[in-house]
Amino acid sequence: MSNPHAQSEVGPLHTVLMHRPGDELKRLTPRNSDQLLFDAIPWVDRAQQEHDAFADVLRERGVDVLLLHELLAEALSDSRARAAGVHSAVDERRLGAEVAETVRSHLSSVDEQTLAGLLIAGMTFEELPAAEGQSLVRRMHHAHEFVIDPLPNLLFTRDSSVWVGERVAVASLAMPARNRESALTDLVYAYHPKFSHAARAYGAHSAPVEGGDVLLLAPGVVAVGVGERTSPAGAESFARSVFADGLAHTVLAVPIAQQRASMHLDTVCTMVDRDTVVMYPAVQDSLTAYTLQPSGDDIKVGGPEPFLNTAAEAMGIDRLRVIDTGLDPVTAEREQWEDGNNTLAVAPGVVVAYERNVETNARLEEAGIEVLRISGSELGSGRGGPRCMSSPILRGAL
Ligand SMILES: NC(=[NH2+])NCCC[C@H](N)C(=O)O
Repeated sequence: MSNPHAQSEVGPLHTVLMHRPGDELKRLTPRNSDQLLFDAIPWVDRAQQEHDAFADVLRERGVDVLLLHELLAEALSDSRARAAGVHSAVDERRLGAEVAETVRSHLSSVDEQTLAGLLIAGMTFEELPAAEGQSLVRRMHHAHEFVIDPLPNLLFTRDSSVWVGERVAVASLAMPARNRESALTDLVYAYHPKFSHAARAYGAHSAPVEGGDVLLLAPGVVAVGVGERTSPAGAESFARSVFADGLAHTVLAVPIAQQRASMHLDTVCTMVDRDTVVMYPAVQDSLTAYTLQPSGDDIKVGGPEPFLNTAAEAMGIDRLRVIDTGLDPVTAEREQWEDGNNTLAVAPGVVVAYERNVETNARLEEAGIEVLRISGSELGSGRGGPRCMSSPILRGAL
């Protein structure tokens, strides 16, 4: 693999990081799905088939698909990675010292593949090796309660890491259910030999920034959604970090509604071509942006002003073309919810999209965009589309 880098959302996609969903999805029940950020209980075999088909569509277009579970298992052969993985999984405050120690020694005794599986799919009390002696913690916890929480949202690899230029930012995820994803992703980038030279941007312990909020509008221009996930403090420190590393000259902080339907900027807007976005029509006229630019050692903040004009100006183009997802507001709302705006570009003007968003896809095609359709009835139950499920590691220049 050549050195990882990404400067846009649409440059030819060469390498992508994805996660094939596995046993962690089998942990979802009607009782825990809200907390684990899923809207339905996925049929796991079908979700895997859909994911395999998605990966195949990318491979047919020449994309090298790296799978997180495999990278994690490989990275865990390094003893430092193993220690970090075990450390991240054991919450001594919740488990108490004895159970925590049992979990640690169990995790330390299994091979890398098994360990990777446990770190991702979690573990219940019933799955803990049988103990000698008495333990109140074991007796009082229900057999199906988690000793290690599962990570069903690892599927959405875009959120936990994002490449900006030649650096990778491991995200600081806002929701408790996703916190530990940062630790696993961090471990892959720190210890997998493929990434031994990967320079970092931002810091996984900083204020929350999630990759779904980060849009590389053009080389040097980055938009960051601020809403349910990325906080104003996250956007500001992200901007300071990319300025300090010379990765961008302008960061646009874009306020989005703090609600589940628009949890990330990429749920309402993604790029489909050099100068074109697909956007949820209900926000088209109201979306604004604060402009952040470096000013000596500090930053200057302008705006807020209408997003589309501000973005075009920062990108140095006359106007940012918008393809909306259907004039009928009800259809638009339905397809926005089903991630119609969440496309993944494999090249300028060529995107992967969920087939179910019929109107949106028709509009994309009318506008000259090639649409590679995938099915996502099960994958979509976690509220994420092709863009959320992929973290581009290497994109060609525009
Ligand atoms: N980039 C995205 N839109 N990601 C979608 C993430 C969905 C996930 N269930 C969550 O709530 O966090």
